[in-house]
Amino acid sequence: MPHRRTTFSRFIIEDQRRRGGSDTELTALLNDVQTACKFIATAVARGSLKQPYTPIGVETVAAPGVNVHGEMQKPLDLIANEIFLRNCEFGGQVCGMASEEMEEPYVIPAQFPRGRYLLVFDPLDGSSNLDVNVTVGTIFSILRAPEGVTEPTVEDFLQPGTQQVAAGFALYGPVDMIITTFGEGVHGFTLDREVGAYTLTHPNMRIPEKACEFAINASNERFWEPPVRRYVEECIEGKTGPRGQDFNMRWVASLVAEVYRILIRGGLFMYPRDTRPSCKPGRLRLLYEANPIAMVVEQAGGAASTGRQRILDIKPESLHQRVPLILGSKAEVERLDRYHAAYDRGEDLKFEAPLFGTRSVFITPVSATQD
Ligand SMILES: O=P(O)(O)OC[C@H]1O[C@](O)(COP(=O)(O)O)[C@@H](O)[C@@H]1O
Ligand SMILES: [Mg+2]
Ligand SMILES: [Mg+2]
Repeated sequence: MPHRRTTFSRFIIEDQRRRGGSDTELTALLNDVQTACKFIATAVARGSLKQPYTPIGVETVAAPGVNVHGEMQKPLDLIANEIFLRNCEFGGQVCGMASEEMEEPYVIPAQFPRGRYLLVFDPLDGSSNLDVNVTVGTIFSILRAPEGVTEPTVEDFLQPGTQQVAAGFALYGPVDMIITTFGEGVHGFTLDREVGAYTLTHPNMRIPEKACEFAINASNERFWEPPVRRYVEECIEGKTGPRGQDFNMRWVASLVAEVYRILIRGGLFMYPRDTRPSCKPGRLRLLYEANPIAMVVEQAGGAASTGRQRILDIKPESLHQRVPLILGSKAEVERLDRYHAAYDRGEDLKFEAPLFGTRSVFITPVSATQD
C-alpha cells in the first residue's frame, strides 16, 4: 500500500517498480500530463480575471469558433488544448495527439523527438459550465502507437479502449484532482497548492455497489429508447415500484464531475442512444471521453456500456465518433444491458409508446396511476 503522502510523480515511478518494470517514457509522459493539468487548473481558477501569465508555448491561441462537433468553443477550450499540446509535445514520448478540439491528429513537429505513445484528450470537459462556476475537467487516454509508426494518421488512433495503457481525468472544482488508472486499480490525487504537487489522497478507489442516484439529461426524455424509459420510470416509482427503494436524480452536465460522484457514492450515469437523427449514436465521444472514463470505471469495479456492448470493446471507426454511454455501479449497468436485450428481443413493449406529453415518466397522469 503506497504511503498516503505520496506525490503523483513518485507514485507513477513506484507503481511501475511494483509491477516489475520501469517505462521511463510513460513516466515522463504522465508527468507532462500532470503539469498540463496544473496549468489548466490555474487558468480555469482565474475565472473572469485576466490571465496573469502565459504558460510556455501558449503565446498564440486561435480565436474560438465552432469545433468539429458543431459546438461553440470557449476561449478556455482552446487555451487548455494549447497547454496540452505544448506540454506534451517536446519530451520525446509521443508521436501524435488527438483532441476533441482538433479536426485532425497532431503529429509531433520534426524539431522534437518522436516517441512510441499516442495521447488523446478532451482538454476541457463540461466547458458549458464555465460561466456558472461548476466543476470542469480534462480527460486523457494513452495508447501505444502501432509498431514502426512515427507519423501517426487517423487510422493509428482507432484502437479499442482495451488497448489503453493509462487513462484518467483531472477535476477543476472546489478541489483540483487527478483520478487515474494504469490498468491496476484507480487512484485519486489532490492538488496541494502549498506544495504545488498532486498528492495521493484516494488510493484504490472502488465504486460502491449500492446505487441510489441516477443521472440523465431529462430534457431529452422524448427521444429516449424504451429500455432507458423503463429504467428511469422504475427509479422514479421509488419504494412502491419494482426497485423497492427511492432514488435521487442528478445532472451536472459535466461528465468528469458525474463520474467522480459515482466513484465516491455509486449510481448510474446515462447519455444513451436516442432517436434524434443528429444524435443517434450518442452524445459523448468514444476516443477522448467514453474510452478513458470506461477504463477508470471498470478499474474501480464498475461497468461501462452502450446498453448493447461494452464500451472498451468497440472498434472505433472514426476519430470523433460518438457513442451512447451508460456507466456506474456494475449491477445498475447490467440491469440496463438486460433491459436493452429484452427490448431487442421484442419484449417490454409497454415502454414503446412516446411518453412525452401523454405519459411522461416525470408527469404521470392520475389515470395512469389507477390501472
Ligand atoms: O449539455 P448536455 O446535453 O446535458 O451534455 C452534457 C454532456 O456534455 C459534455 O459537456 C461534453 O463535454 P464538452 O464540454 O467537452 O463538450 C459532458 O461533459 C456532459 O456529460
Ligand atoms: Mg467533454
Ligand atoms: Mg471538451
